[in-house]
Amino acid sequence: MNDRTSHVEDEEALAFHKEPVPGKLALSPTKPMATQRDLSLAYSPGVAAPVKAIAENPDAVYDYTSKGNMVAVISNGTAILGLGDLGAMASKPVMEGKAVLFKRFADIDAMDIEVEETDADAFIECVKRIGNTFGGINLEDIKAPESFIIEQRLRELLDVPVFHDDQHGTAIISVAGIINACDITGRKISDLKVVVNGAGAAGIAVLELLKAMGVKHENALLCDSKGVIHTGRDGLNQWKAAHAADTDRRSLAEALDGADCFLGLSVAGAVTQDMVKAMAKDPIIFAMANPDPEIRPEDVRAVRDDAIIATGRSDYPNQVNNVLGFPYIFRGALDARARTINEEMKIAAARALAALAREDVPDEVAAAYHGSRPSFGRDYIIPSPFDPRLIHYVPPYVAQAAMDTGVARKPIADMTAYRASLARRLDPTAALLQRIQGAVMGHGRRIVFAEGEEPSVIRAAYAFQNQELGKAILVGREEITRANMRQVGVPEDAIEIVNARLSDRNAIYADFLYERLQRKGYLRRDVQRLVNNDRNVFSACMVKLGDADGMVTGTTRSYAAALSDVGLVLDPAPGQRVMGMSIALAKGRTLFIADTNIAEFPDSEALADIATETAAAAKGFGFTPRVAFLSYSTFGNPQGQRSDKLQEAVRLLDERGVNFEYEGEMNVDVALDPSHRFLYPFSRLKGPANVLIMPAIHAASIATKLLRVAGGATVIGPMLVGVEKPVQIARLGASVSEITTLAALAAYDPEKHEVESTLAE
Ligand SMILES: NC(=O)C1=CN([C@@H]2O[C@H](COP(=O)(O)OP(=O)(O)OC[C@H]3O[C@@H](n4cnc5c(N)ncnc54)[C@H](OP(=O)(O)O)[C@@H]3O)[C@@H](O)[C@H]2O)C=CC1
Ligand SMILES: CC(=O)C(=O)O
Ligand SMILES: [Mg+2]
Repeated sequence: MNDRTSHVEDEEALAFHKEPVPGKLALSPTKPMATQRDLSLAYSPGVAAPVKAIAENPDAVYDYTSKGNMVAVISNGTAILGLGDLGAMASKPVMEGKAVLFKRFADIDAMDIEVEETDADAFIECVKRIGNTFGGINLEDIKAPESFIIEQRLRELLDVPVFHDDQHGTAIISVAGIINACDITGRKISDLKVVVNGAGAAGIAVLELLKAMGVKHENALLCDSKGVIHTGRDGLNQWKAAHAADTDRRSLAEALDGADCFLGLSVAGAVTQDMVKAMAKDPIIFAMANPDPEIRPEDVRAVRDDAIIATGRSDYPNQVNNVLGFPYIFRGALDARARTINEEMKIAAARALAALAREDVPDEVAAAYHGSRPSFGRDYIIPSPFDPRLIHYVPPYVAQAAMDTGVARKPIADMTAYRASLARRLDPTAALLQRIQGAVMGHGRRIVFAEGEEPSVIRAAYAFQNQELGKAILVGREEITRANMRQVGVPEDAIEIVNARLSDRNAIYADFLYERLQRKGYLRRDVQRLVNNDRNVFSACMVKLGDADGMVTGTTRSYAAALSDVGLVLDPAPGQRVMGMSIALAKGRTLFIADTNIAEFPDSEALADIATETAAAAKGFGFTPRVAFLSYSTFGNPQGQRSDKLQEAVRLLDERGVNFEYEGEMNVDVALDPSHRFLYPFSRLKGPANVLIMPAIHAASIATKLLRVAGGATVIGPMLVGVEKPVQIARLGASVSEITTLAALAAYDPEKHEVESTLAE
């Protein structure tokens, strides 16, 4: 990585943390707080009732407060990643980060607490007094040996699980990876010759768990900043001394000579290529220091093509990082209301992670692997953090181990139901976006950003390219575009810029467009002006004539204007209708809604087409479509002319013999709420609808906006469907992430994706 790239990455990371609001975390209420009555219930006088109930029975706190799903992420900043002791406040971004990961991956509410105290006793005293208010305590980035003392004492003092993530989270993931790496290289853990570099919180915990799994003391060497920890060394603390080896090896280089396995939990650059060369055949090298590893995978690869390599980073295969552990370990512990997180629970988590890596991977995982579908082997020894199965796979093992070892205060009665409830906790927005990204990554689709001079578009194009979603092309005047790139911190040569006027394709596009529009009132000079000056027209020509695979526009012009520009160049796809589809994600549901922006009052023929195209799109996103034609009436009640066209649309689909479930007309609650189904036993929908066909554009627009503004849904789109080439039109003033998502959608090919998913099944 050169300096300039890392500078830009810093800029991007700072902007990410700063905008649109500072930080990564906010709290949101789970009860309505709208009326006087709400206030009376939530606060005084109503709140007195749960107060008294908890005073009488302390366990009732789990019934009446958020304690049971709330974890505190607590640090004093003395070992922030591998950056060292930078103080409590500097650790806040990492602690906020851990807290959002708890939410994102395990739906646990977490709060960061930075304690300005480096003295172990004083720190313990502080956490002791606040600890029981949370369902669990995740200690983070506290340096050894204080971290050992702090965790041990707090485990004794508090009534909730206390878990130092850098110790046990890291140990669990490392051991899961080692189990699989041994399997692949045909080794037994009991014979493994291990070197652990870094004798701090992470290093010592990893070595202890490895020994608990069967690594022999005489086969393990632990090193710190002074080299090998051996029995002749003075001044060792008790935790290091417990692992002192009877050996004459002194340096890390000597320790690694002939070793099978290296686990780095120290600092960047601690390992050299010469050290790696001296390791045994098929060396296992986990360089886990963050943010930069002990040695980079490419440097290992240059000297050892037989190595299995893992790092703590997400931009290389085999990410051995505790993010794979803490969300799921706490999920299982909280759900079983475990008093503690014991060795059995940790080993259960490690075994579950190791087992999951051996199963076929779903689409979301392909995203982390640049679009290619990994399978168990040297570059896939551990599940990707984006594997959506982690949430329902790992916690049941942890909870079961808590129950088996008698530390569960609330045993889980029905594990099958528990597993199903865990699956519903996954954030559907993240899962869907992950799936889309997984499908487009690594295919190198060329997406033209028509408004290439706009700073937000430049940043979106850069993010699109950096995430390897495809190749971005900016349309704009070079000088202005470059100046704006400098202004937003994007390297000037990072993205291709095309100036419509100066492009060597200009004349070809003008010829093509003249041919197309000459009988529609356009003179040659009109067409030339359009190609020179209208970036939507120019970009659409690029797509039409194969110089790009898709386009994004819309941030500076109205939707209708952008659509009409594009319509000068591109036609509807053969046999298709151009329409708008929005995807709303809320409360565990994904809803495809159409037509959200083209047909004002679709007739029954149009409604049947819209249903068919939306069902196909839903399939392309990996869903089994269940289509409901929505109305104010349900199956003719109340009667009215406006429902006729919907009934006719259903009849047309009967006639066409389509291969998806559809039904209507019906109210939206009948479509979505299964409790209404007993009234309509004849309905052909086998479950709640997920494709909602609206009777008219105003209903569609009102419904999606209501969902977004009042219902808290994430709404993606409206996406343009049915154009012969992929075009996406953003809303005026769209954010960088919205534009990036639309660019990914322009690069996404649902039909191809559908085939790929089918093949993978
Ligand atoms: N991938 C993952 O999931 C995780 C990675 N880590 C990484 O592990 C590292 C250590 O974290 P943590 O244990 O919490 O920190 P600690 O402060 O508790 O321990 C750091 C250890 O690193 C040792 N060390 C420093 N420099 C060197 C060196 N050149 N060679 C050998 N050892 C050295 C220190 O030695 P001494 O005792 O002599 O001072 C100390 O033992 C960090 O880089 C962190 O990012 C941590 C947790 C999870
Ligand atoms: C990942 C982590 O917790 C660390 O590097 O400290
Ligand atoms: Mg950490």
